[in-house]
Amino acid sequence: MTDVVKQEAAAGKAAKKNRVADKKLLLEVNDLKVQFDIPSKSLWPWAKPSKLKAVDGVSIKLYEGETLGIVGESGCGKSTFARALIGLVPAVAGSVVWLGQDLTRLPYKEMREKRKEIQMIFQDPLASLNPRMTVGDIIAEPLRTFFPQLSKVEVKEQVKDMMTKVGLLPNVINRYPHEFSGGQCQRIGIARALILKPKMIICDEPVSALDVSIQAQVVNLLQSLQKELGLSLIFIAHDLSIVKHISDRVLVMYLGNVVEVGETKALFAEPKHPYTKALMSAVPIPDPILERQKKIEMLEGDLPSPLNPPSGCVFRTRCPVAKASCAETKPTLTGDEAHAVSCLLVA
Ligand SMILES: Nc1ncnc2c1ncn2[C@@H]1O[C@H](COP(=O)(O)OP(=O)(O)OP(=O)(O)O)[C@@H](O)[C@H]1O
Repeated sequence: MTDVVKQEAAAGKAAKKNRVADKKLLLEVNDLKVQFDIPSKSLWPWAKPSKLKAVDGVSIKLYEGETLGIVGESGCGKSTFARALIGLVPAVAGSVVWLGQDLTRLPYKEMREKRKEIQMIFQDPLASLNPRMTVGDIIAEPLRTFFPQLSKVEVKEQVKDMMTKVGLLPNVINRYPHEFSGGQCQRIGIARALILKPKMIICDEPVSALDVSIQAQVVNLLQSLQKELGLSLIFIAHDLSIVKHISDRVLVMYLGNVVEVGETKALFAEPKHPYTKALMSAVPIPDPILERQKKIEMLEGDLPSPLNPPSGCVFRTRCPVAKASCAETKPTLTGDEAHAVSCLLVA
């Protein structure tokens, strides 16, 4: 490498470091663990329940205005992790530090206050809305709960403003959710999530239940609202192309563990973990010739049970390059904020 190239690389690294240092850290999750008690099948009444390790030591950082995508196959713990962040399921270990305060240790009342700053959008838009309430009431409910001092007129004004922001006509305020399409219902869900002016939105597969054309509209809406309101997003999805489009950084989960995390460009250009490589190889390429030439790395077998995860590296039972040593030592995430991987065989 010539001196000029070396200097440019060093300058690039320094600029990246500064960019990270400039940003305000909103959320820092350290070694978060969530377990569910699964009743024993034994007839012995005192048999202890088994522990299902849904999230097994996940750590992330999220900065102001940033979008973190979370991917991984069904059952790897994405939704449980998201729910644990806002206390919808209790964590058995670890911390969720939101603007310097550990949410897992906050009393209920204080946690409830913090919930104003972190909102969630759910997968099934129609099922997540109360069918007996009008659109206006659904969007206004969080406002009435947290700001009971607001007058009816003030609430209605804010609701109408928010409806316009998310692309709903304010004159449908008295209609019911069943009168809307899936995409419109998701807009109602987004309006409800935004009405309290949160700093972060957790989107748990917000577009999976929608038609492809509507998916694009909802993703674009989320992106423009993010820019306008300076929101941070945690975006959970199965569709890697959507995650690639919307995320600044991507975290890959497997059986409750983080296997790789990194800036979207780096992770998609050069996935390091064998599981990420297999996931990426399944993304369709919008070019029929390249798509035909592409080699899909098939993973053998099913996701092991989180009731009895493999020893050492949890991916070793399906890993095409696993060695005997992978059964003995559990890998930890190594690398920096730009790209880190959890694999004993990746330097
Ligand atoms: N309330 C619960 N009680 C018992 N087990 C649960 C509960 N919720 C989730 N699990 C289990 O925890 C594991 C992780 O589930 P989770 O729903 O978080 O996965 P996911 O990655 O979000 O899946 P999907 O993409 O299908 O939504 C699964 O094995 C699931 O069966």
